[in-house]
Amino acid sequence: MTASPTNRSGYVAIIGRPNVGKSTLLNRLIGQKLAITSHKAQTTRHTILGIKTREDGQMVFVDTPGLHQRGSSALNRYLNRAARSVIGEVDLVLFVVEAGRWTHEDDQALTALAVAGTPVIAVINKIDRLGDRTRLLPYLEALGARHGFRDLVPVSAVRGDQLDVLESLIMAVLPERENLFPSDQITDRSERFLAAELVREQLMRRYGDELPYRTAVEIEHFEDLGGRYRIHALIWVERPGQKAIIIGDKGEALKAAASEARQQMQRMFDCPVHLEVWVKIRKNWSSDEAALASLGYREH
Ligand SMILES: Nc1nc2c(ncn2[C@@H]2O[C@H](COP(=O)(O)OP(=O)(O)OP(=O)(O)O)[C@@H](O)[C@H]2O)c(=O)[nH]1
Repeated sequence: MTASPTNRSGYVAIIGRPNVGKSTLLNRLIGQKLAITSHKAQTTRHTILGIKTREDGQMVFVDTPGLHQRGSSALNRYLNRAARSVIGEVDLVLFVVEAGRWTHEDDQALTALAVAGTPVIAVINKIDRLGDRTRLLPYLEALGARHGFRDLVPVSAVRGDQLDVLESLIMAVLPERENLFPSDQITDRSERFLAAELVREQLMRRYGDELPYRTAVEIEHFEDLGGRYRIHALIWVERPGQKAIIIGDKGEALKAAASEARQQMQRMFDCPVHLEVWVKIRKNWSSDEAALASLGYREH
């Protein structure tokens, strides 16, 4: 009698300071866009599960907001809590850093990880940016000396380099057990949630350095009209001046953002989308715990 092949499955947290490429890595590993990305730090506000099923098992990735110390508003406190709470609850942590760079924030994130005692694989991302490849070896040596990592894997999330190697190393660490989710499920989030995230992505990408952090997106209406979706989104801001900036001269700025978000939704949902976006004012939403909860920023 031949033994049946081993099935492995487990939760894998993706942890690292803001902007190292965690969301890009998740999207690439899943093979579909789930998490929004931008060049601004702290784009990720919510924890998203991304599920990848293979013949030999299942990896359930947990994309967390970056671990960071800055800021003391309720939103920042929420982001920190969300990242810290998952570390002790997963089977493996991917600690993502940027090739050639080590900052105080990387150090803080690693210190927080080490306390939990969960196995950690170091993922050295953005190797495509490293002009001189000979710099990689001393970087890996220095990183390896900082923690007892299971493995150190240089990758490029943008190009997809070395991700097959990373996947094999992840699978080897996961416990032997049945799959945690049905094999055709790729996320725990609703299409409604993903739609809000796509509008927020445009805000992050298009507007100044501060403004996007003072906004929130709510999907007021989401309707499946049989093969096409009708979606109404609200962008919450704190002041009239912010509203004027988002709408722009003759409404041009908002029109462009909504048009791009709509195209992204069509790609994600694979059907025509009719999208309407309004901007409304709600004072101090980002420092008000009750307002945060009503906009979906609560732990789950
Ligand atoms: N050159 C290069 N850029 C990358 C790579 N991976 C991610 N980036 C870029 O780095 C920036 C940040 O990527 P994200 O995936 O949003 O980073 P994050 O760690 O999720 O950021 P937070 O949401 O702030 O925690 C984006 O502009 C990405 O395009 C990579 O492998 N190579």
